[in-house]
Amino acid sequence: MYLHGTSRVNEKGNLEIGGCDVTQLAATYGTPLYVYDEALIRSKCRAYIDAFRQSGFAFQVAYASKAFCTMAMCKLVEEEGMSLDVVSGGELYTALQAGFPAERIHFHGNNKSIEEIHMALDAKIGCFVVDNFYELATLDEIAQERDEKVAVLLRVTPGVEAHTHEYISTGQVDSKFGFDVQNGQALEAIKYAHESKQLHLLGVHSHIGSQIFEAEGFIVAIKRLIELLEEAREQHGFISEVLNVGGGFGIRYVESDTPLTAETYIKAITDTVRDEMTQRQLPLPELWIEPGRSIVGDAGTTLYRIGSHKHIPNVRKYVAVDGGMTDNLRPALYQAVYEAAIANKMNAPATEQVSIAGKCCESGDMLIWDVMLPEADAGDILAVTSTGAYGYSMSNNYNRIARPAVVFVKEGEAELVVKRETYQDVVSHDLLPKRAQLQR
Ligand SMILES: Cc1ncc(COP(=O)(O)O)c(C=O)c1O
Ligand SMILES: N[C@@H](CCCC[NH3+])C(=O)O
Repeated sequence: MYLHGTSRVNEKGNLEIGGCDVTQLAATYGTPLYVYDEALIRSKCRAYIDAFRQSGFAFQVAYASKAFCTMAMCKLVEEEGMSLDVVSGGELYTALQAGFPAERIHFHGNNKSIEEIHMALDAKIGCFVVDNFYELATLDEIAQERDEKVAVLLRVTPGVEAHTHEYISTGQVDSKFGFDVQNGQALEAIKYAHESKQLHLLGVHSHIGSQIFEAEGFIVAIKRLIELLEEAREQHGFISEVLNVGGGFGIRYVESDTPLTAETYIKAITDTVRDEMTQRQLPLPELWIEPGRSIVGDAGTTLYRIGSHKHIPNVRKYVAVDGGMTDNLRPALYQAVYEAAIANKMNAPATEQVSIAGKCCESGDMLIWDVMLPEADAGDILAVTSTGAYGYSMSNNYNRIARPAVVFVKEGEAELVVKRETYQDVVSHDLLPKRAQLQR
């Protein structure tokens, strides 16, 4: 198993993260438990910021809060001097409750409600990333009603899709997000926003995918965005102040993954923007990015307690843990792969191949297929690494399983940042029918 950040094996042969023995964390806070290596999160934030500083560009690094959105995380992002991308009233509310500076919040989403738009305007957020013509007209109208000028970016789809080890440059883009560049809708939206008295069009945004291991997709997308900006200047006199190239930078889930460094991505992005803008005699914009997974993904480890097992001779051995698709939906949703170790037997040789099952009533509730581990006993603590992104944030109460707690660990100290849900929390929104209440 790859050990990230401050993770190490201590003298007792136990896994330690942030100077904390994880078997102690499991005993104190219970399992399943999300453990975040705070120093690693901060170093990821700083790597992007340092890379931009070296480039000479004005910039904003906006953490995509969808990857892991809690008040403690918003606070950390604020302390690191970053901006924040939210996609819903709930994420916005979390950020505001954490005291995150509203002017550094960017509001995304393909179907923002009228209530969410008012909520964001009341809070005086930095900008909206407008996704479609309906939203453009709605925002224009609401801004007029409120007699306000609203800063916007336009999300455009440049016809580039990238995932892990490949990128595809697609002719026609079939996506629910954004204004299409190739069919002219992006230019039409620029004209609308630029000419609107109520909107202040800052620039354009694109996001080409997630868990990307190559810079090439970003380079192709940026070239297309800049061609669009050249047309926008020629046809509508629009000059972009901001270029937002989204998130999607890949991380290591398993030992064989080979993500690029933040420096490599940012250098490719800044070099391309500089070259393309200069060639076209366009002024250099402020550059924004929106990393989510690459800020928190490999800083998160989930601890489970091992319970039952089932051995089917000549087929496989299932080892079950006290969580599963309720705390990590990614294997079931995307066939995502993870590594694991028995945290209290880190020095024991891995002698058996097992598959890790969750506890939900669902055959697809498998966390890992075919992993080599030391012999597992009931009560052992299983640590699954790189679960920091889209784990807690996509957790759910299937089978009325309560969501786990979250702790941040640093320099031997652990801090509870999300309490474990109780069964009472799980039923807290249920209402018994009136007749049942009368019978009580
Ligand atoms: C618009 C936008 N920005 C940023 C992100 C964050 O992506 P990632 O977590 O892959 O960095 C996403 C999610 O893919 C997104 O849709
Ligand atoms: N939730 C996805 C990524 C979605 C990115 C959001 N645009 C994942 O776990 O990989």
